[in-house]
Formats: sequence, structure tokens, C-alpha cells
Amino acid sequence: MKRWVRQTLTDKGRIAALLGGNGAGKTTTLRAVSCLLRAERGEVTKGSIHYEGHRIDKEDAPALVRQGVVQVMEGRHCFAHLTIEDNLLAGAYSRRDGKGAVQATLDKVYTYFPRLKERRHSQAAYTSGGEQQMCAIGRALMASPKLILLDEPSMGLAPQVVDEVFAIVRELNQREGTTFLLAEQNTAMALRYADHGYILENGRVVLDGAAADLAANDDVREFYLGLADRGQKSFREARSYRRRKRWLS
Ligand SMILES: Nc1ncnc2c1ncn2[C@@H]1O[C@H](COP(=O)(O)OP(=O)(O)OP(=O)(O)O)[C@@H](O)[C@H]1O
Repeated sequence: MKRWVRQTLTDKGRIAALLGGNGAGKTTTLRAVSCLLRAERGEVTKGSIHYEGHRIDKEDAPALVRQGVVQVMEGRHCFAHLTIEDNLLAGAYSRRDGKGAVQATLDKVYTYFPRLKERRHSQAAYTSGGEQQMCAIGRALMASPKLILLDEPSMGLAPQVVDEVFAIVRELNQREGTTFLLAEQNTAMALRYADHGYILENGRVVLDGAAADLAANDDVREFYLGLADRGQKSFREARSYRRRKRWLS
């Protein structure tokens, strides 16, 4: 008998985190949601993905952007030869609500990211990694998104800068109501800011729950946060973790 599982990745207005090590399937999951899998000649072969009550896995990425779903790719991907401001304006490409509205969004982006305002005339290539990450998030905001898919925002950034970026994400979530689904290897940081977390292994969710519960979970502490005293856990106990995993299909 086939068992179908319905999994809500994120509720509206929340921050959800996809967690897991290298190759766990975080980026693939985000790309499946944003319909960018096809650009890499991939496809969703089982099940379906729904957003605001309708199926989206057969749509194309531009159509999803118009519906308010925007992905910020891993590695930032700013246009190196454009200024920060031109990078931001590129994010408004799909908007049809006029220059005034776009300018208002740009002003708002600058209130959340004052550093970008300071560097607005600098070529992106000559800005710091943190500023480029902020630029990539700011560019996503220029499309007036309802849901931002944020891939590995902490990658290659100093801990203090990661904190700054996550704090802005939380502020955007709380003040603008923007929903975030983020993929992150930095489990400790993600659980500090997210409402809900999913642990992925081999492309499957093996554990999920409220971020605070996950942060307190013994297995998560040991295997993902490196906090438990490993010496006290035997190999047999570690193996029982694998048996306890909740495989979803
Ligand atoms: N659900 C899935 N079905 C089939 N293949 C998958 C699935 N999830 C991931 N993969 C494959 O596993 C590999 C690693 O996936 P992915 O890049 O998404 O991992 P990741 O967690 O984002 O890793 P990293 O943190 O290193 O970026 C890819 O080749 C991808 O095609």
C-alpha cells in the first residue's frame, strides 16, 4: 500500500529552516519549491507541491515570482559589474506597478539595510561578503515577495555578520510579514531565529518540530550542534537514533 504524506513546510508569516549536512537535500528542496529544478534539468518525480492552496510544481519560475515566491540562491550571485543599487533594481524587473512603487520599495530596503544605502554606488564586486548577501536578500525584496526561499545565508560569512543578516531576516518577518523558508548548515544559528525546523538526510525529513524543541532535542544536540558529551553515548545508542528516525515515505 502506498503511503502519502502531506507536509506543510511553512505557515504564512513564519520562518522555517531546512537543516542538515552537506548533500542532505536542502538546496534541492528549495529549488523544487521555486521551480528552479528544471533549470538544472531536474524534476519533481513524486508527489506535488502546493502554495496558497494550489499546485505549483508544474509552473515556471517567473510565474512563481509574480505570485510572490522568490529564491535567494546559495553563494549570493550578485551581478559583479553592477552597482549595489542596480543589483537591487534588477529585482524589480517583473513588477508592473510603476516607478514610484519601485522607488518606495527601494527606500524600504535601504531602511532595513542601511549598509546597502551607504554602498549603493559601489560595484557589487568590491563589496564585502556580508554586503553581497544583504544585496541578494534586498534584491529579492524588490520583487515584493510573500515567501522568500533563502539558501545558506551564512555561507562564508563571519559569525557576527551572520548574526546581523539573521537579525534583519527576523525583522523583515516580524514587521513586513514576509515568510521565510531557509536552508542552513549552521543549525545553531538557524534554530535561534526560526519558528520551525526540519532535519533532512538523504533528501528526506527525518525529524521536525518547533525550533526551541529541536534545539533541546538530545539527538539534534549531539549530531547537529555537537553539544552532547559524545563519550556518554554508545555506538548502539547512536544506532538507535537511526531506528527512531521518522522516514516519511
Ligand atoms: N529528494 C531528492 N531526490 C533525489 N535526489 C535528491 C533529493 N534531494 C537531494 N538530492 C540529490 O542529492 C544531492 C545533494 O543535494 P543538495 O545539493 O540539495 O544538498 P544540500 O543539503 O543543499 O547540500 P549543501 O549543503 O552541500 O549545499 C544532489 O545531487 C541532489 O540532486
